Amino acid sequence: MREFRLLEKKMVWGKYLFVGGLRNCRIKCPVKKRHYSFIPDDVKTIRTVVNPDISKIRNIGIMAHIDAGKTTTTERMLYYSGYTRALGDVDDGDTVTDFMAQERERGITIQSAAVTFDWRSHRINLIDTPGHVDFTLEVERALRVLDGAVAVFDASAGVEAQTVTVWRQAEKHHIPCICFLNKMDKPTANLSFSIESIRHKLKANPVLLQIPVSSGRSFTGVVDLLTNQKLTWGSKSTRDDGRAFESKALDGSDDADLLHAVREGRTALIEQVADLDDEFADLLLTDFSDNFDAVPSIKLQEAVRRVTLARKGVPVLCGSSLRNKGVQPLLDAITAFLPSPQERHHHLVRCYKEDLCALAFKVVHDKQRGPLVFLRIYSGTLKPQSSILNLSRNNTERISRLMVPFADQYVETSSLSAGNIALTVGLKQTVTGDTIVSSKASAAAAARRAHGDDDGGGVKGKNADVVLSGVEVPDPVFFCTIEPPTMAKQADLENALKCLQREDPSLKVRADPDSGQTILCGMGELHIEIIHDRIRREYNIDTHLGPLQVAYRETILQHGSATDTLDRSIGERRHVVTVELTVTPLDSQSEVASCELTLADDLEDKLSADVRAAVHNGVHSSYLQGPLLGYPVQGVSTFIHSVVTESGTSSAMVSACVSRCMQKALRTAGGKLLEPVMSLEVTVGEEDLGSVLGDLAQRRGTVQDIQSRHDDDKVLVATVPLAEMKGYSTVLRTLTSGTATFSLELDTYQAMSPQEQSVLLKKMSGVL
Ligand SMILES: Nc1nc2c(ncn2[C@@H]2O[C@H](COP(=O)(O)OP(=O)(O)OP(=O)(O)O)[C@@H](O)[C@H]2O)c(=O)[nH]1
Repeated sequence: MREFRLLEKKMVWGKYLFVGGLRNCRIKCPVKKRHYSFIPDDVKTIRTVVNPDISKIRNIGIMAHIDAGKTTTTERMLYYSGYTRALGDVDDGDTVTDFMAQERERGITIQSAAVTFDWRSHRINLIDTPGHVDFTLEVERALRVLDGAVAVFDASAGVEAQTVTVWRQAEKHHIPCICFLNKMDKPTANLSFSIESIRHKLKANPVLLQIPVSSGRSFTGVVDLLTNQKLTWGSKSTRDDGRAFESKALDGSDDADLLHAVREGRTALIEQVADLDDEFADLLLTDFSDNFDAVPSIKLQEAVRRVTLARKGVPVLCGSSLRNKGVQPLLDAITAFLPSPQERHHHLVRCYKEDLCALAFKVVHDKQRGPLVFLRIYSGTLKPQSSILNLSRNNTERISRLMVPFADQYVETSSLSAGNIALTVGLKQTVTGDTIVSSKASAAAAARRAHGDDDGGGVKGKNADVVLSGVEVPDPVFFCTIEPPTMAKQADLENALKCLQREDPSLKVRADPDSGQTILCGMGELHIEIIHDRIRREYNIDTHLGPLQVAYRETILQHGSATDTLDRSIGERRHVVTVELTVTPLDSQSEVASCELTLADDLEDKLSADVRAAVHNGVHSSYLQGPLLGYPVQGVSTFIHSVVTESGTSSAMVSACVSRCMQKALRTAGGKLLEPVMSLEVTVGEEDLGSVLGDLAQRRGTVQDIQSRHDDDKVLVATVPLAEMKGYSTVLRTLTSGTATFSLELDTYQAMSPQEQSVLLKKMSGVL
């Protein structure tokens, strides 16, 4: 075994300050309830990190609706695999993966945390992702580099709104999933309701692998339908850590109802898997036609694995993480059914063969070490003290240190190979979504292979063909001004925002062209609140935020044409350019979210590349600021009829003239404001439904559906303009005494009525 040294002599783990290395260290400032006097030798966190065989690696994500129990489940996994000594609790604010101060205070996950641990000779790289919709990009970034996922559900609620969103994201990346029905200890937990909601709301094919033993408070374990083993956890007490459990074959002494449910469940499982997997169906018909039930469990397990990998079905397991029941079988299922990196087919990655190819999927700014970049290694090997080529930016950088992430602790290593998640120090230019390779030569070789020319001949391919696709960043919906306490702090604030932006691509910062103020744009109220708080705590700047404003969009009502000439002398040089163009509204639904640009046929040949680029620049800069209120423009197609320049005219002047002409044309075409409309889902008790509906009516909400849940709660589905939703969480809490929950997600941008638009325009111009 290789020796790995700790990165720092003095480490901060959450709010604990370890002095003198992690072995035999003293805690100087303990907070909350976990009272360690030392980190014991048997805790594996810091022991050894070795490169496991790629077939034994599982890169998985844990995803779900807020509060389903992802963090609690992750904590149990770390504990049972021996990587932590005490069970963390989100309600006590001492979990490993929620290590940011704000996460611990609020009991929610904000950033995805990567942890690495071993389970039964497998290496599991696990990412705990946030459930709140404001942090959806964190989920997207994580899913981009994962091979499999565990979707955690509250078994009393079934599929909730945000689960649908993250499930869609996982589908987009073709990620095989396992479902874990958590909270089986709740009196309202309901297995069949949850299974049905997976089938209907996620349009997935649930493959139930376990039958719970009792329900609600008397839930004690599960029967594994693959093996007919009954797994029970001894005590109902929360103090029982669940490490030990009993596993025994079902026999006649077991409860008759349970035996019946298991018999039916196993037969249904065998039939379902045979329907989904031809190989298994052939085996049944040839060797077990007399008695399907005699099929060996290993054959059934292999078939379930094939079904999972082909994404024809999703294994469903159940348990109660908080009561320490059912987590070990979930870990077994992760290793048994989810794919190793080799089983995921990345065509592009095959072109790199043994050469390094990795994707940067997350950047964390560390005050001492600078940017820490998380990489998923797809091929080749990464070593510290080595140069790499950032293919997306075409620049060379140096990795000084290489580490394995364990939440906010990092263990240094001398190499990491394909399939692993690595953390690097030293990459200063790399941002989320960049492709990292070893050299220009290896990129060229991969490009040749991508084009089917593997004979070492000339480079036919372009780098673009061998760059991994990055992460799509959604447009922010809220913005506000941010001001430092004094002008002397402006530079510090700019630096803080630059660092935070590198970490979080969904945070946008811009300067207001009129007032010069700094504008912060984010995905929701909570997102902006967290950023504000981080600037205060991590950068020591007490900023002032202006009122939260909604990010509207602009479009046009009809087509409009304009011609413009710019004639300007700068020094000795005269710049003359004349532009003629037309803007037209796009009407096809699929196109309205974007803008288009077309040049007249003859212009494509007539104009130089520089002038063409300047025209594009001018048009796109006008799309960024519409003529009505300066919001981005969408749903517009621009046609450039002519661009005539005199010799000596600079590209900047061409851009300026195009931009001015665009503004004229957009004004002629008549502007229309579009407002973000959110889809809202509120889960509320029947007694409070009336007041929630009444409040929604005042917010211009449109109720689309009211569904009844098995536990008598109602799920209200509505659309409502974002502008009406500021402070909604507080109002809902008051209306329902804190019992209702809601989720809000951008649905579409909708045209405002002429009356609403005129009120908004007056408000913005200070008339109202
Ligand atoms: N009854 C019950 N409660 C649970 C169970 N698992 C988690 N909880 C509780 O549910 C709440 C949310 O748990 P978390 O683990 O933070 O859920 P999460 O999905 O990570 O939440 P976010 O990160 O905020 O999305 C906490 O109060 C937990 O104690 C369970 O098995 N049974």
